[in-house]
Amino acid sequence: MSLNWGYDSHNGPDQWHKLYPIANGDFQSPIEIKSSEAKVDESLKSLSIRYNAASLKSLVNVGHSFQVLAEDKENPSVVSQGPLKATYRLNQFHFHWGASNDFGSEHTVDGKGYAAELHLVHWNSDKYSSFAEAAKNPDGCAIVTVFIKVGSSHPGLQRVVEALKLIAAKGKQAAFTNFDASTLLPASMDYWTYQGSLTHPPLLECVTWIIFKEPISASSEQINLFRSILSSAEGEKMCPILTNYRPIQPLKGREVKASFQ
Ligand SMILES: COc1ccc(C[C@H]2SC(=S)NC2=O)c(OC)c1
Ligand SMILES: [Zn+2]
Repeated sequence: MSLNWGYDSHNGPDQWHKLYPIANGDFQSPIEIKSSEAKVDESLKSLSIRYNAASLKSLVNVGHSFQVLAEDKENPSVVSQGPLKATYRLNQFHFHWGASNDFGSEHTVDGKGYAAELHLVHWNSDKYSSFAEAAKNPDGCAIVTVFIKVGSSHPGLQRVVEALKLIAAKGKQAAFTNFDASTLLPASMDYWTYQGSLTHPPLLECVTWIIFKEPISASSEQINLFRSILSSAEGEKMCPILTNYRPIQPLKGREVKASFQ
């Protein structure tokens, strides 16, 4: 497999270990959450999420997904409290999905997969000088995760999926501002948390995962628009990104904590 990893049989999750041996590490993500085995931790604080619509700047097709990028200079968007011992700055958010609505999330709950999964990626700006530096450390990053089920159309998500036509081809970027990412969060702040990794190369084991129990709903049309972006660049044979989720990985003795009874 060359460096251009992906989600096809020749360069997908089963091949990643050849170039990224950490793929078989002890703190890999995603995992299956077994709700009955999660340890209720009364000491877990509620999460503090303060997102600023001015932080988000652009939308980019990275070839295996699309990302909404934040500019983390003045008045950043941040998450703190909960299981975190520092303030973590929003760097970007993105989604994972599958070819059909029956699966596509990365984490599963009691054997159930959702149609898609939102990852809000943050880095520990109290302790580290940059995102890349933070990603080399176990307490470097925090990914706030929201499951997406098929149902009624999501008003907040509509702005994101409508902008995808501007970045159809790999490498395309478009302005995307004044978007309040907190509109993508569920009503309940109940969450699970565990220590893990990025879910694609470089698969660094630098993530405190914070996974909301309550999913948000999106229409099948909205989720289908995820599948309209291409892994091919302009002028190449069009190749839609139909799937970009990694299968669940071994728990290897890790504990999943719950902030709720
Ligand atoms: C070099 O370190 C990196 C590289 C990429 C990301 C973003 C990944 S994480 C995920 S899941 N999907 C993404 O887009 C990092 O996030 C902490 C850290
Ligand atoms: Zn992700």
